[in-house]
Amino acid sequence: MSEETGACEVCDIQSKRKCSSCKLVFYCSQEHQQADWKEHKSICKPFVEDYSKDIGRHLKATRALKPGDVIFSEAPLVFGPKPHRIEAGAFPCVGCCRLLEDQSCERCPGCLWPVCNAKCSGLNTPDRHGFECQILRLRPSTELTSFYQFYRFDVLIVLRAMYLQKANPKKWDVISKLEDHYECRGPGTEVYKDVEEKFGVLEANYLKPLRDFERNTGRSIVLDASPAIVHRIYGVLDVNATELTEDIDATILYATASLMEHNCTPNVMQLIDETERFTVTVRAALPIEKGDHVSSIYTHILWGTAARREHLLRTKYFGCCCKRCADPTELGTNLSALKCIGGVEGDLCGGVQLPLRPTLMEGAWRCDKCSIELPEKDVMKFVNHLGEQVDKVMSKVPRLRELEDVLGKLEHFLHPNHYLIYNVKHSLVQLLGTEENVEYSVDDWLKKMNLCEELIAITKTLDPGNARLSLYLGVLLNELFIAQFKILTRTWENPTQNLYTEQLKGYIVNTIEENKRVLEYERRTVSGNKLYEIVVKNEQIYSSWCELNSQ
Ligand SMILES: C[S@@+](CC[C@H](N)C(=O)[O-])C[C@H]1O[C@@H](n2cnc3c(N)ncnc32)[C@H](O)[C@@H]1O
Repeated sequence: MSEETGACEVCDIQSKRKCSSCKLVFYCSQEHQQADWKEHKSICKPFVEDYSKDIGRHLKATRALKPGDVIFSEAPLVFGPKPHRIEAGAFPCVGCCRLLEDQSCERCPGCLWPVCNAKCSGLNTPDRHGFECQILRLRPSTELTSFYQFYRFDVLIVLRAMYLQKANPKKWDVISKLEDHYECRGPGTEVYKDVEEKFGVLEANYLKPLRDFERNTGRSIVLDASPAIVHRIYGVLDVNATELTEDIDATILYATASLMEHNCTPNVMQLIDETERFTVTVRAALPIEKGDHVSSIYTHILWGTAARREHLLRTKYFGCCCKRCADPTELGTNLSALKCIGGVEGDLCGGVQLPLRPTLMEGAWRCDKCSIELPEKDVMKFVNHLGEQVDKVMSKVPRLRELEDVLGKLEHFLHPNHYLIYNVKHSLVQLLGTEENVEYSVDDWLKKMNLCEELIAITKTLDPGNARLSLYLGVLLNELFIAQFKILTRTWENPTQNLYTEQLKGYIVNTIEENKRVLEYERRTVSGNKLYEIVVKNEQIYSSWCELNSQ
C-alpha cells in the first residue's frame, strides 16, 4: 500500500488505499470502492500492461477509446542531454537542454559547464543538473584541449540515471525492468565499443574521483557505477527513450510510454509539454477497441518500408511486421515504388517496381506490368544514391529552382508518390508563389493547389489519426488555403472564370476549419502554435475580404 493518503471518494475519510488501476483516487474500504465504480470507471486507467513472447511487455486497452481521449499522462523518469556524442555545432545547456551556439556562453556557477544563463531553473533541480554538478566539480583539472572533447554532454544522462539508485529507488526499479537488448549490443558490436569509450570518459573524469571522494568522506553517493550498469543504462535509453530535437536537444525516458509497442500506423499521439516539466500526455489518435494494443511509432513515418525496417532493426533490434510493412504498396500509397525501366523497343512498360516480400528484406522487386525482377540490394543502393542527392540539396535552405531540378531527376526513376519525391515536394509547395517579381497566373495557383491535394492525400493515408504528421499536414493545408484564396481573388470578378466562386468559398472554409482541428493538440508546441496563429490570421484575412466583396 502507498504511503500517500487522500480523502475517500465516497465519505471523505483519509485513507491510504488507492484504486489499484489508475492510482489516482482513494477509498477507505472495498465497499466504498465498489459503490463508486459506476462513476469512476469512465475516468479510471483505460489500459493494462500485458506480455507476449513476440513483443515483450505492452499496453492493452481495457475499454473502447475515441480519438482525443487521454490514455495516460506522466512525468519523465530521466531527462537530460542526448546520449550521442556532439563533435561540432550547437550543444545543450546542462540546465534545460536548450540548444546553444556560442561557446563563450554563461557557465554554471558550480561546475563551470555551459548554460543558457546562470539562473537556469534546471541547474539546482537534483534530477537535472543539481546532482551531477557535484560530480562534475570533482573532475581533476585538465587542460581544455577542444570544447567538444572537454564537455562530453553524452555522458551526463548516465549520471542522472545513476542518481536514482539512491534518490528514488522506485524509479530506479522501473528503469531496471526496461528492455536493453544487451544480447544485440554485447562485445564485438560497434555500439559496445562506443559505450566502452563513454565509460572510459566517465571513469577517468568522474567515477574515479567520485570513489575517492566517497572514501575520503565516508559517504556513499552512487550504489553501482560498474561498466555493466553503464552498458545497461545506455541500452535502456537507446531502446526506450524519446528524443526532442527542435530547439531543445534532450532525451527523455518515461515509465509507461516506454511500454507502448511500435506500429508504423500508430494509434496514439504523444504531446510533451515543455512548460510542465516535460510531462507527456498520450491520447488516442484513432478509435481504439477494447483489447487493442496501444501503439506509437519508433521511426520516421515518412520513410519507405525498407528504410523504416532497417532503422528499427539497427536501433530497436526487431523486425516490424505491421500491416503497412507487409503491404508492398504501403497502404496503396506506393511510397517506395520505382518506375519500371523495362519495356519493348525503347517504350517503357509503364509499370511500377515493388518489393515482392517487403518484410524479408532480401527478396526481389518485381514490376506489376512486365514482371521484370530486380535484386533488393541493387534497388536499395540506387535509392540510397538518390537519397544522398536529395539530402545534399535539402541540407542548405534550397531555392525553388534547385528543388525543381532535383525533382525532375527523381521523377525519371521513382513513382510520383515516392518518399524522396514527397520530401522534395513538401518543401517545393511552400516556395511556389513566393518568388519576388514573378507574376503568377491562375494556372500557377491551380498547380500549387493540386500539389497540396496530392501530398495531403498521402499524408492522411499514412497517418490517418494525425499521430505524427499534424504539423506536416498543417503546413500543407495552409499552403492549400493560400492557393485557393489566390484563385478566388483572381477569378471572382471575371464572369468567365467565376463560375465556381461559391464552391471555392466552401472549400476555403473547410480548409481553415480542418487545419484548426489538425493543429488542436499541436498548438501546445512552439512551432504548432506559430502555425495555428498563421491559420487564425488567414481566417481573418479571408473574412475581411468576404465582407468587402459581398454583393
Ligand atoms: C520501447 S520497448 C517496449 C517495451 C518492451 N516490449 C519491454 O518488454 O520492455 C521496445 C522493444 O519492444 C519490442 N517491440 C516493440 N514493438 C514491437 C513490434 N511491433 N514487434 C516486435 N517487437 C516489438 C522490441 O523488443 C523493442 O526493442
